[in-house]
Amino acid sequence: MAQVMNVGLLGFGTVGTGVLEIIEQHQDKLSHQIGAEVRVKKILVNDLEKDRGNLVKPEQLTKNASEVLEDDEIDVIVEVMGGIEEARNYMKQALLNGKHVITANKDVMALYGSELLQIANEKNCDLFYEASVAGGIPILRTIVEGLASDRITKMMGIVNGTTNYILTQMTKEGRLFDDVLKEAQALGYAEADPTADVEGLDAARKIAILGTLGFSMRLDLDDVSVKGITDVTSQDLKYGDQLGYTMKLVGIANRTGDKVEVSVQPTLVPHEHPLASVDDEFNAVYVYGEAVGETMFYGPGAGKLPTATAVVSDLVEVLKNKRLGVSGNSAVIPQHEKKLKTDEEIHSKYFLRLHAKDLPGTFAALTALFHENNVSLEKILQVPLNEGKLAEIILVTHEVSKKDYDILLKRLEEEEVVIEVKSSYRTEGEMK
Ligand SMILES: NC(=O)C1=CN([C@@H]2O[C@H](COP(=O)(O)OP(=O)(O)OC[C@H]3O[C@@H](n4cnc5c(N)ncnc54)[C@H](OP(=O)(O)O)[C@@H]3O)[C@@H](O)[C@H]2O)C=CC1
Ligand SMILES: N[C@@H](CC=O)C(=O)O
Ligand code: NA
Repeated sequence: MAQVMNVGLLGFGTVGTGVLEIIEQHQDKLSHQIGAEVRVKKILVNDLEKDRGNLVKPEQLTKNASEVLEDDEIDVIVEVMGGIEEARNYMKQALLNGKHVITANKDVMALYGSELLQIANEKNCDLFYEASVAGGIPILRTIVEGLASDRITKMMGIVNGTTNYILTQMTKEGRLFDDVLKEAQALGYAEADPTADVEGLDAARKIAILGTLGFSMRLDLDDVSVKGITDVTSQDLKYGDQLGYTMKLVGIANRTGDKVEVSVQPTLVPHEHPLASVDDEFNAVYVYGEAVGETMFYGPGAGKLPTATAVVSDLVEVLKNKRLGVSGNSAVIPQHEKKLKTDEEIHSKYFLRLHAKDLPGTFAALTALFHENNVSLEKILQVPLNEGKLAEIILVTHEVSKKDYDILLKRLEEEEVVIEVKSSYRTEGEMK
């Protein structure tokens, strides 16, 4: 009789149902690779009354986590329920019970990844989390294994499907933020509370994970400077486009010498940069390695089956390791001590949109201010507004330190000819 590998699922929503579907539909390939039949034995859910069609038998479902975590026949726990404390505790309990764990939960991995990975190693268990960053793109394995021989110096990622969907639909179809967000929720891309998506926190968690693995340096969520897309307006998208840029929520992790910067912000990317054409729920991670040069990994970053593919591929890895007797080595001990760049060491170009009085001398006052603050200009656009009473000025700076730029912004707000600084975005990815 064929050997059976029992899996316990924590959660049976968008990703959980996808995991079951892939296990069932690809059973033939899975059992060939693993040498055993894979069976989902128990599933933890919130609501036993929910209509789940005929996907599962009622006896597979439970509201009692111990029925999954304490079942001796279950070898692997797949955590796809989301949330932080409860999910973290269940994963911890599973590992302490000697079970391998797979998770799609970047919230937990960004905050408590090192704690859980350490327990996993101590208990000779695997803990894999490929689905937690960029959904279906196998990016974590690529960084840790595929680029193991290289020194990565820069990663730029569109790592949140919901915000990329919103920005794409606003830019290309002129749709409204709130309408597109609702659609992204209905399509299963958004988090249970989409604030984490639109405020950039979800992307920040992912860039912290990417930075930690890519630079072999333990980076925490607090190290990431974060800004989401809630203030992005259609005017910014339009003027950005006129000046040759596409707006994307970009996670940036870059390293100069032994110092790093990790941040997430709406960023204007040149139209010709490969990240500019990553649309809708698709994600992409641009990785620059000193030896390999430029690489980019592209694919669906959210949604049921793409995310579940990453989860089930982790499952194959767990079961292969188990068969080979090499489980429990998934924690990579960071090689480098954390050193973050100061604002003086972070350099970028910026897009700036402001309203100013349309008077003689306005431009002279503005250019003098830029000059005093060591900021030179690359592109300028001026549009008359209110029948010529005020001027909308849109400009792109040359590269400047974050420190000088922030001082300039403050001084612009105090400058008499300036009515209001409307928006300011980093621009990144100039093609050399
Ligand atoms: N959706 C996506 O595209 C992606 C999601 N992820 C991550 O995957 C995880 C799951 O996401 P997703 O499938 O979209 O979430 P859903 O909200 O669709 O599903 C959550 C599931 O977990 C169950 N659940 C939630 N809380 C509890 C609890 N406290 N006790 C018991 N059961 C609980 C729910 O039960 P019930 O069915 O009874 O309500 C539901 O089945 C999250 O960490 C998310 O960040 C990662 C990559 C992409
Ligand atoms: N809410 C997330 C889901 C995947 O991580 C996203 O939109 O990318
Ligand atoms: Na992934």
